[in-house]
Amino acid sequence: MIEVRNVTKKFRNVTALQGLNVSFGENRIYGLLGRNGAGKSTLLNLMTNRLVPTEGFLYMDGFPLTENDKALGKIACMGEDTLYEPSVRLRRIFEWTAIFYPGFDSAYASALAEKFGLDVRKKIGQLSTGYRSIFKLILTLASGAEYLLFDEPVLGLDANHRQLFYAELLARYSKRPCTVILSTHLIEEIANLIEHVVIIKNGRILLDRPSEEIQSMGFTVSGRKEAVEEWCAGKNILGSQEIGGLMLAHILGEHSGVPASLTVTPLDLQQLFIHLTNS
Ligand SMILES: Nc1ncnc2c1ncn2[C@@H]1O[C@H](COP(=O)(O)OP(=O)(O)OP(=O)(O)O)[C@@H](O)[C@H]1O
Repeated sequence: MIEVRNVTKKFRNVTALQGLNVSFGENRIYGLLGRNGAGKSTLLNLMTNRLVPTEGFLYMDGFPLTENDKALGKIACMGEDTLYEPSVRLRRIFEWTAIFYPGFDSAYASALAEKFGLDVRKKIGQLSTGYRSIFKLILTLASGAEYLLFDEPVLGLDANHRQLFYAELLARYSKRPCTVILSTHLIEEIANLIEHVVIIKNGRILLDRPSEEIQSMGFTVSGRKEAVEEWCAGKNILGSQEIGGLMLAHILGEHSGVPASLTVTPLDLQQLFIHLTNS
């Protein structure tokens, strides 16, 4: 388990994280969500020792994470920045990664590269934005690490490659359970994948709950516009959408007494996120 205890991170006059307390348990898929500048990358960089906290501590299994090579070897993080010289060939980076992560699975990395159509003979500087992301997510997936951290994993990926990534991530997770932290703005795409949701707002934890609890925080009703409007009057409505004569309304609270003419579906995570972070 990775524990973040009372962590504050300041950059000169910017406080990126403020007194943060959050834990990431074993063998779960987390969604780390927040608006631009909320502090997600800062948190991931603290967990990988790329940054040091201004105040507070981070622990893995009860031991401090700072300068703890054994613990850091259990975490692989796909960050936003590329750490390599543009002239280095991808297959060479696979070899280097295998030195830092003894569990790195070269055969699996090659198989993933083939599935994504990535030519490992290429130099990193020759890759498009999307293939740069693909390369970094392959390194993370194949690292053999126990904690896989993804910061904007699908940046620049087309819809086909995004779908392939989610499928490969689930395959990796079910074959060899690990802790996955997915930080992304594409909430709808990961909503069915994540088991636990952590939302950061202005450097503080706003929500930290299992996905099934979030679903029970509310619900969505849909049906004829007039019928939805009539039934929703006076209820705590997060938001609504209209298509032709039909309406969809996202509501906080328990669903009881919904007429048979309306359809009830689980609460939409993205709608909840927009509502909670919209001020
Ligand atoms: N190296 C740095 N120097 C100064 N300020 C920084 C630095 N890194 C982050 N910040 C600031 O800290 C805050 C949190 O940034 P962070 O990158 O963690 O947000 P984020 O949630 O990952 O955002 P995004 O979704 O836009 O990537 C922002 O105000 C950002 O400008």
